[in-house]
Amino acid sequence: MADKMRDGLFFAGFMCGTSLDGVDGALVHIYQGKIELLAYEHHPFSPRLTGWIREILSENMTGKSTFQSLGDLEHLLSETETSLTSRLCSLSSISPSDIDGAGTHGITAYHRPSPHVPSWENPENTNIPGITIQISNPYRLSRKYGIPVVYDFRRADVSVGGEGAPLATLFHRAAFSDPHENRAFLNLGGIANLTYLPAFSNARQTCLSFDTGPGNMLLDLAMSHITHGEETYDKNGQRSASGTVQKCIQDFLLDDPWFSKPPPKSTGREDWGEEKFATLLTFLKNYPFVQNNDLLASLAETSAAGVLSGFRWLDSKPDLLILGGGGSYNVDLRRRISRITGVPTTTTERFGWPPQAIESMAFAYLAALTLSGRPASLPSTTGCPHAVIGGSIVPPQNGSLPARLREICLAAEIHLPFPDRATPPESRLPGSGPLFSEETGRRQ
Ligand SMILES: Nc1ncnc2c1ncn2[C@@H]1O[C@H](COP(=O)(O)OP(=O)(O)OP(=O)(O)O)[C@@H](O)[C@H]1O
Ligand SMILES: CC(=O)N[C@H]1[C@@H]2OC[C@@H](O2)[C@@H](O)[C@@H]1O[C@H](C)C(=O)O
Repeated sequence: MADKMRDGLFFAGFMCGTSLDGVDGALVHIYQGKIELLAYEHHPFSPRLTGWIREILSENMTGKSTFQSLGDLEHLLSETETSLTSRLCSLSSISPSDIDGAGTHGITAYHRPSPHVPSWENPENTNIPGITIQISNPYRLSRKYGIPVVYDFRRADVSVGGEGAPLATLFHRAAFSDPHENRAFLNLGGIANLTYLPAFSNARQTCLSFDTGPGNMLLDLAMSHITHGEETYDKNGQRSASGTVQKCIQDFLLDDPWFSKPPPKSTGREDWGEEKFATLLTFLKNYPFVQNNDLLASLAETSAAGVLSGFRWLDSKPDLLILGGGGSYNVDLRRRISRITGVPTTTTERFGWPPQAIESMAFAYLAALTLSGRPASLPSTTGCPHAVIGGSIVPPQNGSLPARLREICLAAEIHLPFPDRATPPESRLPGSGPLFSEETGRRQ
């Protein structure tokens, strides 16, 4: 391997998102502020497995006992991540011993970040902080490859009153910001989330991020329902493209107070999953003329309307909307978003990265941030009161822990300089302008 390459860091990242369609794994090289994707692999789940996971997560929400299933799921994820790591290494011709660390997000089993009355008997009716629970087992990965693994990324943020999501914001900023153009990044996963990326020259604007509402989640549930579980998504949006948007569905869904709530905000399966879909189906009994493809068209239009409603919180309308996540392949959804927002769209393929690789790349990057003692969330991203370092660290059991970790942290300090470090790489930042504040996300 070239010495220059070894100067950087090699990190693996894994994500199993709210679509529950499989595990995404990425191996990245971080060098002088630049992120390079060395290998990406998607390990798909069969429709049957996705169905089983959906079932145990919704049983979990209704309080049925599922500890064993959650444990089994944790095992499945760790096995998948371990074999993905070896696959990523062979795809990129990197030796596993060269990997510096990994980040694993796991599966969000429950996400209710707002304070609430606890389940136990509580005569004073006092609120306790919000909850976010990700299922993952970082130990196998750490033991097998002798690397530090970062996991449980969201809990630290929620513990201090943040939303715990979105977290990928700083990665979006590092990867997609431009010196001159105001951009926004839109992740179209099960849930959609938006990151505003002001041009570096717009000193007063904030790198804001929040969830905009459903992305593919309702669409996927509708497809499973329509096809009796045979198909889990509307491939390329072919079916929704031939449907007619029904006002009754739009009114029913867009009436949700979610859409007028200002950021910070995050959402999930709890709000846009099985329960919401069942309520919609009951409501549609009054509208027997609604065809299956009309339902899909209306759900795609709702996701696009959610994005538009998020635009009102941005400092200015972006010049370009960069799409990531599996929904980027949904041509109909993409067309609806461009039309409703009036902003041209592109996908991360323009940057050479598959749209579904972005979140796994982000968790590789966030692991490097955590190991270098740097925050991943800011008041402008999750509403946390101050910048928060997220993630728990599983140290490798190879006896060389302190020295190796220190080495990684030092390297990360040197090689993650943009755009909020003191010496931005010239290729990314023009001149030596003011820097972003890690406390607020604003330029200072
Ligand atoms: N060719 C395609 N056409 C239409 N939709 C697609 C296509 N490929 C993937 N998708 C959609 O993308 C989804 C998966 O996207 P992705 O992996 O980005 O979501 P996720 O990471 O699970 O969710 P989240 O970002 O909310 O955590 C699928 O469930 C499907 O709805
Ligand atoms: C609680 C949770 O898992 N949220 C996910 C989900 O999937 C998309 C959206 O909702 C986003 O807020 C978040 O994931 C991305 C990776 C994030 O934190 O940036």
